[in-house]
Amino acid sequence: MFSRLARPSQIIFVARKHFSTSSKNDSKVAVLGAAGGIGQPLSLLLKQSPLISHLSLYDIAHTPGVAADLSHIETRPKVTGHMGDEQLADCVKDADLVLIPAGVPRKPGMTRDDLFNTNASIVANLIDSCAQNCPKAMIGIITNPVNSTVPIASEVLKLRGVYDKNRVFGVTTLDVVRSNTFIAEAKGLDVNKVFCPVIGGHSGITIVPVISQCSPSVSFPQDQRAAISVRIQNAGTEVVEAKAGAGSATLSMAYAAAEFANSLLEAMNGTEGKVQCAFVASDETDAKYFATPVLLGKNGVEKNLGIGHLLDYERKLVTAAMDELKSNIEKGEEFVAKQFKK
Ligand SMILES: NC(=O)c1ccc[n+]([C@@H]2O[C@H](COP(=O)([O-])OP(=O)(O)OC[C@H]3O[C@@H](n4cnc5c(N)ncnc54)[C@H](O)[C@@H]3O)[C@@H](O)[C@H]2O)c1
Ligand SMILES: O=C(O)C[C@H](O)C(=O)O
Repeated sequence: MFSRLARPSQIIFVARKHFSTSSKNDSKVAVLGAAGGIGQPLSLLLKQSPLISHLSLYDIAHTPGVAADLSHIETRPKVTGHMGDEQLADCVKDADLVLIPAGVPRKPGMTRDDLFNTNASIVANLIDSCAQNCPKAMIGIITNPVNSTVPIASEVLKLRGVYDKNRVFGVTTLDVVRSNTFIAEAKGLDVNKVFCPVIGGHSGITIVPVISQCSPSVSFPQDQRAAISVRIQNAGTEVVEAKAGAGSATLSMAYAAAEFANSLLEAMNGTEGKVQCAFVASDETDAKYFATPVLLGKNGVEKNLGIGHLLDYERKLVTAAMDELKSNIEKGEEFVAKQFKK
């Protein structure tokens, strides 16, 4: 079914002089963790968006400098910097979209789940402020472990009585970006025309590339299909090892998050047909959250496009993912139930 989908739109880099400042697109976008390895290049990409009127940057350190630097760029969004707990509420106040790359990244030898103890409370506290100050915002969570931080965010929003399952997204776009790149390289295709859905979760074996639904259609002998699927599953680790202790993917992640944000902002502004894979609340499997392609609209997820037809090999990958995925989700839910201050 997804093989007929067009690839989600590319980020369009638009110079100030090339778009109208009277545009009715008027979104406030907040980036939480904006001074980090992902936060800075993501904020730079967002600063080039004509859909954003206010880019609001928060971190526990260095945001004034990042904001001052970006604010000199001759593009539409006004940039404000906010630093420290007492400035968080102002940062997210009435935001339309909040993107969260705050928290620690992996070092070689670590799993994403090893980040849970540090990142769980960071995400819970940031979301608590969103619940109070921008309860209707779309929320895109980048912080790992995504399989747990999305349930954490959802449980905090539920506790505060403002949960809308269509507005909370785990950003898994990087898995699709990597799939598109690796498949295009393997087949000698124009990467701009390749779209390969990735479903499941965002860690190791929970990442399930669906090469059989790639557009354009591609075929691989089974050993090559397996090799490319495993490379996509381990691509984050490939970067962590190459960076040798200096963090995980930042530049490709910033690109992916900007791609996701741009699609969502366009959909929120009425553009039809925007599709992104994202880790969302789902009835597709017996896991409460599951990444699939979703059709985006003014209110977030307009329609979950589902898993679609899978090859036996892909079905086995889904089966292999389920235990870890469900246990990651439960761990996030239990964290909020037991440890988050009500
Ligand atoms: N979803 C994905 O596909 C994906 C891809 C890459 C990285 N990540 C994850 O994104 C996260 C950030 O990665 P990074 O490379 O940017 O890390 P980083 O260490 O370079 O930056 C993180 C930033 O978060 C800030 N921060 C820490 N605690 C905070 C708090 N309480 N409030 C606000 N900001 C806070 C830090 O000051 C820092 O500036 C990691 O958890 C990483 O695993 C996810
Ligand atoms: O691998 C990581 O730890 C970061 C991120 O989840 C990625 O896929 O690059």
